[in-house]
Amino acid sequence: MQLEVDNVTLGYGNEDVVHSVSFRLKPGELGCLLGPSGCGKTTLLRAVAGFEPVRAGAIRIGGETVSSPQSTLPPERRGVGMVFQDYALFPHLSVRDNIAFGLRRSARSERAKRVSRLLDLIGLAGYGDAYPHQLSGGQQQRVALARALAPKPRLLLLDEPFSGLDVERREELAREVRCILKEEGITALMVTHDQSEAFATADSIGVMSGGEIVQWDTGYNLYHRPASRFVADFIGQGELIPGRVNESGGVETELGVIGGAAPAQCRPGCAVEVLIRPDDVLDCPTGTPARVDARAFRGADFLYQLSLPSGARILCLTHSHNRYEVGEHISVRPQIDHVVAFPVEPRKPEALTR
Ligand SMILES: Nc1ncnc2c1ncn2[C@@H]1O[C@H](COP(=O)(O)OP(=O)(O)OP(=O)(O)O)[C@@H](O)[C@H]1O
Repeated sequence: MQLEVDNVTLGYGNEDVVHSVSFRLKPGELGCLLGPSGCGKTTLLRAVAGFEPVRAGAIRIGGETVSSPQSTLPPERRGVGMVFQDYALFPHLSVRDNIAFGLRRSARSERAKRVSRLLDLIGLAGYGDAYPHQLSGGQQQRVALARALAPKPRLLLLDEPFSGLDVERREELAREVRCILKEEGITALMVTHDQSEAFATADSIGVMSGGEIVQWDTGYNLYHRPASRFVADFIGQGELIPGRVNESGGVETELGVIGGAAPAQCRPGCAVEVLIRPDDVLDCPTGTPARVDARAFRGADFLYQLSLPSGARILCLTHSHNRYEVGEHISVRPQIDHVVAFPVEPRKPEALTR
């Protein structure tokens, strides 16, 4: 079902913590609210669930207004499923009975069919009789997901669903959860502060800061086309280096001319900052000289921190065969498919260009 969050403001006591937020999820779309701690993600999710009233705007599920300043439909009447960080499975019930919990009103044969389908879907077909304590954290979280999906909710809400798990398992489970939700054709909204989880799970991601959604976009666009310095900094790694717009609309930087990069509002001569991602920089025999300040081995590749002759810093991701020592001087050149630049003057607006 479609979810519409329309100009919603809410908060606690005298303070608003979510300000005029709007977004929409189409039926079957997986959305994610991503942002630093305290930016209001959970508060907004709780409003969609029906635990917090809104002060302005409206929330609609499948076209039905479930929250407005005049009324708040209680959580149990919204047809919304929820999955939380701490699984909250019933320890005294088997996996099968945990999943069947929300199906008490269905006929027995229907219930057995649905539970069996969900056990298959979460890859735990042989585990119906097991108890939660006999399962790993990832398996328990999959059972919690199946339990929430069992009554076919109109919308599924997930609050930091992977944060209780090992880092290595999180992204894998995030991908699995995405497949399960797509298979069930369910609309879902997830909250996380971990961008790799958001990228692995969501179709669209809302980056939040200070109670606002500062960009609602695909993970790809957030990385390659950040709309503000905040998003450029928050998503992925990278450094801003100074540049100046030339007569042909390219940007001259210490790394060379970067074509077609100038923000629309910048005239030739205008000072800008260009976002340089680690994968935008190639090490090569000729190019701009750079000193290796630090090196991190990451298995398949090295991440180098480099300084340019001006003192500007950049990151460079290379194949792990390209091993340089700290203090060594190398040469680099840019290879940028998606150029992101921000005008230095005037300070506002923070919009970007490509
Ligand atoms: N029950 C509450 N009463 C008063 N203030 C609250 C309450 N819950 C949250 N807040 C405040 O509202 C703001 C947003 O909190 P919220 O939990 O929504 O952020 P978040 O982005 O989910 O953060 P985190 O990732 O740390 O969970 C914070 O300043 C927080 O202190």
